[in-house]
Amino acid sequence: MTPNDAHHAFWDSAQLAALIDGLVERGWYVGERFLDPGLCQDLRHDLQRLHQRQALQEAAIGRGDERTLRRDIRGDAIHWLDRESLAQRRYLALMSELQQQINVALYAGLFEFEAHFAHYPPGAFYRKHYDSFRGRANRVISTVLYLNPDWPADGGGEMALYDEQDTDREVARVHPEAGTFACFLSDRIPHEVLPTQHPRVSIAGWFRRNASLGGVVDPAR
Ligand SMILES: O=C(O)CCC(=O)C(=O)O
Ligand SMILES: [Fe+2]
Repeated sequence: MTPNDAHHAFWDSAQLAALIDGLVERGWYVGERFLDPGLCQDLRHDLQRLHQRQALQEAAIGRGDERTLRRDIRGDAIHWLDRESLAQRRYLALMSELQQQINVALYAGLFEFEAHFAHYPPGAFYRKHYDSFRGRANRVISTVLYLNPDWPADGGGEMALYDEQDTDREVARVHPEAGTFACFLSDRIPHEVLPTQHPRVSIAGWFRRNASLGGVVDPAR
């Protein structure tokens, strides 16, 4: 990280307090205008370049030997952030700062952040799911940053969040407008992406805890 990158790793303390409270009280948080519009625009351009270079891959579900493509469950195409651009490095620096703040406030023991760009073409969705399973929860907190400026009210593509206990009860519907940031407990909050009318771009990310399986450190992704 260059000193210039570090300079941007700074969160507003009121925003941060609201995020921590949301995670503690309900298991989720959504903030509009959470990230700088210039950074969101740079990240969106990064994603557009990747799309033009055909560097996005159709997203699979499951891990290891169980990975499969299931368009009937999940229709996005992804590219893992690799620090290739200044915008990516800035975003990862911000998330690293957020990780430290969450660890200080919640003793969460988060040690790593992984994230991918996601592009949902028109008609795509992601059926209701959890991002990790209890007991094997190396993904602890899920994050989504939306990158779509001026998303139309009838554009679809919202993320629906459901109650931790009453998993049929929708508790939030998140409009994928640029700058909106959502986070939630990966093994507690069911969520889905409703069918989108327009190309929909975002960065999905996960703060992870180390989970060793049979003495082998569980690999990322
Ligand atoms: O893009 C979103 O709103 C959520 C994506 C998601 O649930 C995931 O990638 O696991
Ligand atoms: Fe998810």
